[in-house]
Amino acid sequence: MRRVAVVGAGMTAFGEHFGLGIKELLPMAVSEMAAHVDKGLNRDDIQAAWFGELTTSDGFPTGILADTCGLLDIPVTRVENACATGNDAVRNATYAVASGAFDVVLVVGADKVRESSARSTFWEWAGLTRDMAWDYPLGLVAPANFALHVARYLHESPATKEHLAMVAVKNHKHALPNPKAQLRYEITVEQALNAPVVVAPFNLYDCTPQSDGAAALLLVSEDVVERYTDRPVWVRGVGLGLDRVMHQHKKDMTTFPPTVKASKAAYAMAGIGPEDIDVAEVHDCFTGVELISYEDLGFAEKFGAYKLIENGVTSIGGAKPVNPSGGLKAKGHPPGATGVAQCVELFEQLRGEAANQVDGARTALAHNIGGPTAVSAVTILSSQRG
Ligand SMILES: CC(=O)SCCNC(=O)CCNC(=O)[C@H](O)C(C)(C)COP(=O)(O)OP(=O)(O)OC[C@H]1O[C@@H](n2cnc3c(N)ncnc32)[C@H](O)[C@@H]1OP(=O)(O)O
Repeated sequence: MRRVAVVGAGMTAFGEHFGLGIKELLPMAVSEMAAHVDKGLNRDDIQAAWFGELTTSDGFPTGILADTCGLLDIPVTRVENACATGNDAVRNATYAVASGAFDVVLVVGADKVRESSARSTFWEWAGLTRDMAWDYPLGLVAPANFALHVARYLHESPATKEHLAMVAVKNHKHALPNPKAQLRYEITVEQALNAPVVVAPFNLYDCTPQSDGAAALLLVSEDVVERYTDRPVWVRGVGLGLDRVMHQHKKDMTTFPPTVKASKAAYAMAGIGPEDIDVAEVHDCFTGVELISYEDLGFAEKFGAYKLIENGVTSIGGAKPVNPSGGLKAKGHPPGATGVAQCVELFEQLRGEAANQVDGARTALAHNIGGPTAVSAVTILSSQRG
């Protein structure tokens, strides 16, 4: 397979874009990406596109992307894989370039959660991302679903609700310098612990907000990379993992097997291990999910995640910073765009251009989980060609 590089990356701000639908957000993200291609991008060079989109009700997604971004003469594929959609779109596009089928492709992710135009966005979203026969009718909306896992995790591990609050404090702090982040203010552990309960053990600051936004990446083959930049970021590994959907069939609530499977596949493809990751964007839809994911990604031993957050290991300045963008918690979470935006952040980190720069970052990992816990996608990026 050929090597694949990211040569351009851009995104809209995440947050509430009242009055703007994906018809407006998509071209904004694609133009922002094109502006970051060092040697310029002729739009006619783009040979195919993958579009990650999950919740929007603005109409036929691939047609809207083709229409609004002038991509009418190329194949455009919609990717929908619950909240793992963004990194799964990156994975599919990577294979298409690595295989030799295309040299220059676009990956776009977008979602419009805050304002629904046509039908019930939330109902559509629920129908696409969970078991609708048992779990959802019994009340397992996303926060309740992850709360079952994290409650069990807190019961079995030394981690406490204070450690959940520390994750929220860290990610809010990280978002401060990020102009694209939705919630740019600091909070304290006390504020997090005393905030209104959403569903035990989650309070308000344990939850990602609902967000609108779009993000875009340009992927090219090693054969043409020099046309676009002299400082590419290489896609070194991609992986996808699945698990059972229904909760009564999950054997162990304190781990997410899809993340273990997806990260193993991505590490194997990259020929590296978790110890080689300098910076990561981890799917912190709820604070405890970030902690469990430290273990599933191999950053911490089983039930040892609390030590990383307690000792500042995953803060900027620590040995393995996680979510320097602010994460889903404070940067925001438009599901289809989230994984693509994680790669936008890591592209900037690996080129030394991030708003909240991790010094000397060379290799990075992006992680999504969804469905609600039945699918994960992982992407490994590096400034080193490998
Ligand atoms: C696999 C996965 O990724 S699953 C994850 C899928 N995503 C989700 O489930 C989203 C979870 N979050 C939510 O549903 C909502 O943010 C909730 C339930 C936590 C809060 O919703 P609401 O109480 O309706 O908040 P609402 O939108 O009315 O906003 C009220 C205020 O709270 C703030 N707010 C809302 N959510 C959050 C949050 N998560 N953290 C901090 N502040 C928040 C808003 O900015 C607003 O502030 P303002 O009054 O200063 O403008």
